[in-house]
Amino acid sequence: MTQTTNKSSTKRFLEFIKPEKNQFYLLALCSVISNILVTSMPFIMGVAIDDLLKAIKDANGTILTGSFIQEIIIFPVVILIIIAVVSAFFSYVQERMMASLSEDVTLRLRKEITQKFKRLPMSFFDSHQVGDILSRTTNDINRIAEMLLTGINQLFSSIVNIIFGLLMLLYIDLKLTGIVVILIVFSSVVTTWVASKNKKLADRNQHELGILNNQAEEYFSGNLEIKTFNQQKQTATQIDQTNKKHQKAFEQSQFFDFAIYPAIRFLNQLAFIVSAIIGAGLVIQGSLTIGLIQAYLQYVNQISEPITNFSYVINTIQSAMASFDRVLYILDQPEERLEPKKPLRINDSQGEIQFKGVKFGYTPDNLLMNDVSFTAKSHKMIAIVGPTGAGKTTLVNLLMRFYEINGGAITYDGQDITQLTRQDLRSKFGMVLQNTWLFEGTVADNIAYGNKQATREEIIQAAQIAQCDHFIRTLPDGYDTIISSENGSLSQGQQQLLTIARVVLANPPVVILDEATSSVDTRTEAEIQTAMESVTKGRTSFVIAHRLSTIEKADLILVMDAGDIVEQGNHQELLNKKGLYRTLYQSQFKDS
Ligand SMILES: Nc1ncnc2c1ncn2[C@@H]1O[C@H](COP(=O)(O)OP(=O)(O)OP(=O)(O)O)[C@@H](O)[C@H]1O
Repeated sequence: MTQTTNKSSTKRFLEFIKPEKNQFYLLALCSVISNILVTSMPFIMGVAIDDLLKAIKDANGTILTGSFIQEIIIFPVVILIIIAVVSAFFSYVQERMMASLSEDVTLRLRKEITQKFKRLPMSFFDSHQVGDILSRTTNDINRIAEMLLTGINQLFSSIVNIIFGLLMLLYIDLKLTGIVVILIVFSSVVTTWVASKNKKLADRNQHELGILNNQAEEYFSGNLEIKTFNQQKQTATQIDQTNKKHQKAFEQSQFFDFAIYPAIRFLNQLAFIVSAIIGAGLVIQGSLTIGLIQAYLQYVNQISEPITNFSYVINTIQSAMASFDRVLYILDQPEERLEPKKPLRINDSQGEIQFKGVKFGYTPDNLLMNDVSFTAKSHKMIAIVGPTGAGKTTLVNLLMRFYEINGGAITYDGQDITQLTRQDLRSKFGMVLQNTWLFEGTVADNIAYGNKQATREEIIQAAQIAQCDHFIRTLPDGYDTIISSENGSLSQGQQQLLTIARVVLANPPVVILDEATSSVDTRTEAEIQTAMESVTKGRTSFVIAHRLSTIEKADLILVMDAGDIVEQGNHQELLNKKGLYRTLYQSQFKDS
């Protein structure tokens, strides 16, 4: 999928976190203070050691008194304790702030995405897979949160540690630091290279393992077919080949883990070892004190770890930026046309609908409907018929304004539907499709989805009209039974009856029904039929019809083909025309 972001994602991310700018500055300040304090500790300790050694030397063989030693040691120890406490405090503040900052930013991002979903057109949901959208809204946002929580903290701390550690190294010994820096940079370059190579090998190992698992599962579940077609030998050979590939990938990956990594660990210690050896020489020569060389060695450790980890931190940030990019992809999608500034309201709804020369295509350059016109009079039943792919569902989608038309107009009670808000327009419709949607909740809540204020009596009444009261009463908790995807206790027909009850309760002026084609038992089918008849009474109804009885009853039949309405009229008129309807009637409906 192509990304639509124009500016670099890092730039957009910095713009996005602008509201938290001051917190970031404060955070950086805390990091600087805490790390400067930590950096000063080895030096103070070094000076204290040197002072103690000097005192021992000055004493020239005489025994030092306890109080004298205390005087030399106590001051630096107290200072060190204070520094440790203050630094821990700042570090704590830094962590706490980062945690709340990470929550604030991700919460804002989640809210923006939620709002965006409300404004996205139907075509977006048609052209994107649920799994992909879910992954962008969960995994990717989590990765950004993770980066904010640890990555940024590590980045701040690494930079401050490296700068101040390096300054101290340079201050203690300029020349030795030159060698140390070269060694650290060399070892971190090698480590980064090895890490990326190792990741590739680990990925390959994972990939081969995935193939092996898939094959094993496939062959296991297809055991019967494999035996039937006498393919055992070939199957075993294939598994063997995949196994060998996996073994090779595994060996290479393990070799890196067990053979190369110890060498890398040694390389990372090289700067420390070299500075210890050279430092010892300098101490013997007298150009460096013991206290300072121990401080020096601590600084070498202090900077080599963040340098080695730097590529990891940068990786975390880069991968979070890639995630942010994937989230931006959603945020940058074109939105539904804006609602009218002063929307019209239809109070006394009649439910009369007109299509006037409607043109429509799911993509503007490929029109499906070229010129669709018809009038659905108030309280009349309109049957939509046509072969598969003729555009019946599309017509319904346009009625509800799930898509914008490319020409012509659709009116509701004489008003162009684009002059109403989508919410107002959709409140005039009730829909019963074949693919029912029930949510996890009680049966009563599911029925009351379109009318949350409904009383229990009203819910029961709607269920009675929709022919589902009797089976609801046989459920373990009646109307309070929780419907969940796991219990799967409701048959497809029962689910459809529930959605009819939902429409009855919502009491809209227009209903859209998709007659069942799926196989439900005869009794349920009869119940659905009765329920559908009740729900169409006193309302304008559009029925995607599959039964002759419905079609014959309809006041207007719209015969669709290749997106357009090719014939319209009532049953008898259309039969007389001897066109597509008659052909459909003879081939499909007659037997139903
Ligand atoms: N969301 C969509 N995006 C792009 N094309 C679509 C979309 N939905 C339907 N189409 C196409 O539009 C045409 C009409 O489809 P539609 O679903 O309206 O037909 P239908 O008469 O309801 O078919 P069926 O009886 O099989 O349900 C078909 O060619 C279909 O491939």
